[in-house]
Amino acid sequence: MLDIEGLTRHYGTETAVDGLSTRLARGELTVLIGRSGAGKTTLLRCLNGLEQPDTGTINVDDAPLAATDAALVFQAGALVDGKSAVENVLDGALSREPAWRELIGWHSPDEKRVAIERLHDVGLAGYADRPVEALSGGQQQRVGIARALQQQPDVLLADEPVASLDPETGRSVLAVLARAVSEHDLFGLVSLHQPELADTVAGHYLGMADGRLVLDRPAAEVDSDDIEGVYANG
Ligand SMILES: Nc1ncnc2c1ncn2[C@@H]1O[C@H](COP(=O)(O)OP(=O)(O)OP(=O)(O)O)[C@@H](O)[C@H]1O
Repeated sequence: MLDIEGLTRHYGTETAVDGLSTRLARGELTVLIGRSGAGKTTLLRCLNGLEQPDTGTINVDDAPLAATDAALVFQAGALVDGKSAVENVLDGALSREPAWRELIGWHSPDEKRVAIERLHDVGLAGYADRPVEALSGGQQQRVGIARALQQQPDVLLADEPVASLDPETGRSVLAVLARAVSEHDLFGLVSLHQPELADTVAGHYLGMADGRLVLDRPAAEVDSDDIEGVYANG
């Protein structure tokens, strides 16, 4: 299990995350919802080490989570234009390769093979050499997921990854995320402003209001009133 215990993060007098405790299960996608400013992004950034919590612990199977074990998929892909899909995926391995290799654009054959596999995982087999700016928004998000998987994370995080996509494309990208979490047996946490797009792939829901958890339940036990209740809070 991934255990978050008493997590608190302040910004000046603002308490973005306020004593939050929960557990995530491996292999299932947890959907994080809440109004703007509820603290979702701060929680995700604490999980991948971009923010240090003021207090609290994050443990995987009783050992502290290392920042390098968590990979984040960003809202709008955050890909490097001018590079191909596979080159962007290979960027996910940078932390494991010497900097000189990136400088001269050399990657080990093993890393390349894995990168092609990751593109296959996200339904982009055959797109490896395509420049990312020539891909659709949904395809770019899939490359972002493949790049995160290339980091070989234990925790896959995504911060509003479908915010800029139409609903049908958004659903398909969330399905790719859920499948990756299940197939690689990862902890998966995705923040969303349109929770209905995840109703067929969510395993668990967390709802935040004013930095606190107001919903923490398996998806099978969550109905639309529960979801609306989260947005009524705060
Ligand atoms: N770098 C920062 N400096 C100061 N305050 C911040 C910073 N980041 C977040 N906050 C504040 O912390 C609170 C939680 O913000 P956060 O971005 O985590 O919310 P959110 O639920 O992700 O919102 P949204 O859905 O709009 O992305 C907000 O009140 C926000 O203004």
